[in-house]
Amino acid sequence: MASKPTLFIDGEHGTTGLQIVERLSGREDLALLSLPVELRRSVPDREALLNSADIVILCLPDDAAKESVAAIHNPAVRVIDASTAHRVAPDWVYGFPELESGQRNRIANAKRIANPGCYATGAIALLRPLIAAALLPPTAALNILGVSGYTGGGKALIEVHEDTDPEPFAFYGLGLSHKHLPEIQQHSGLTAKPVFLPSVGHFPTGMLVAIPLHAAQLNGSAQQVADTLAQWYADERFVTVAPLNRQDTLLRGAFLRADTLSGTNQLEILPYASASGDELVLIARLDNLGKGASGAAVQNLNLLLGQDEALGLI
Ligand SMILES: NC(=O)C1=CN([C@@H]2O[C@H](COP(=O)(O)OP(=O)(O)OC[C@H]3O[C@@H](n4cnc5c(N)ncnc54)[C@H](OP(=O)(O)O)[C@@H]3O)[C@@H](O)[C@H]2O)C=CC1
Ligand SMILES: CC(=O)N[C@@H](CCC(=O)OP(=O)(O)O)C(=O)O
Repeated sequence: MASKPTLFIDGEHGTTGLQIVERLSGREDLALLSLPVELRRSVPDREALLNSADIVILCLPDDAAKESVAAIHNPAVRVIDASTAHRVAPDWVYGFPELESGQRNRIANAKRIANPGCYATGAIALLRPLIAAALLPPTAALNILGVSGYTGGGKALIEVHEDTDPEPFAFYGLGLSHKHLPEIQQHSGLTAKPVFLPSVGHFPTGMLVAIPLHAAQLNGSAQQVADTLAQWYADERFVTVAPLNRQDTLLRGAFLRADTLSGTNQLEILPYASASGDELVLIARLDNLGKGASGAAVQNLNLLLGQDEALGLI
């Protein structure tokens, strides 16, 4: 019997790493190579596993992810990097299978895959189809709003929210240079840098990414926007598109919760427009740790393994 493919998760004891391990529990088609928590920063132990595993998933801060990639000298090793380090690098494949036709195949055949950022996943899912269909010009000057559960800030922010005295809700990123902007621009096709305002709330997981638009910015109606998005994702199992102005998902007739997809790998697109159609808001809802991180990493892992992309994903 052929031996099982081996996987090493560098950073397996962090927020994203632990969630990937959890998603893989019960899987019998691959063998997990693991280091005890006290050796999580041991360079020689990690280097040995980085070069002996068939597939490596990096769940590390950017600098550490770059160091791990540099430490891999076995050319057979395939890497999925969950950090921001390689998301616009020309020799890495962007790990968003729903990006466009052909992307899934590029991921399946790649040696280096950059897992998308959580906010970027929502923003690109909204923008790419509209720019591809010429409904939205690539030169559009856009504003993007995001709200994330606090796990998006990793162990450090989790500690603030679970052990100290957190703020109930806060904007951040007021330097307006969030680390997801380069990948949002590159992979959606925008030539102009958007203004992106992220925020974090006192809830563990969940995310909304919202793009308000004036109809004057578009080469088409709100209904055409909704139809284009629905058509683009019609065959996708992890991305769903609601009809224009869906009401039954709004709590008490008004409130769109951020955390309804927690624990899943789903991304939901919800387009809304005013009665006149002059103003729109396009919203993506996802789990920042699901489709925004560990779910996407497992989806990409399954593509590398030639397995059903949905294996082990909720
Ligand atoms: N949380 C999220 O929603 C998302 C996170 N990501 C990305 O995934 C990556 C991991 O993030 P996250 O899981 O949230 O972070 P965490 O801080 O929760 O975990 C990071 C892990 O990496 C370990 N680590 C840190 N530095 C080193 C090093 N130099 N060598 C070895 N191990 C190290 C940490 O160990 P120690 O405990 O010693 O610090 C910890 O176990 C980041 O690049 C992040 O940006 C991507 C998408 C979403
Ligand atoms: C709430 C919070 O702090 N979120 C993180 C983004 C989480 C994420 O997606 O990080 P990666 O870019 O590594 O994928 C932030 O804004 O920096």
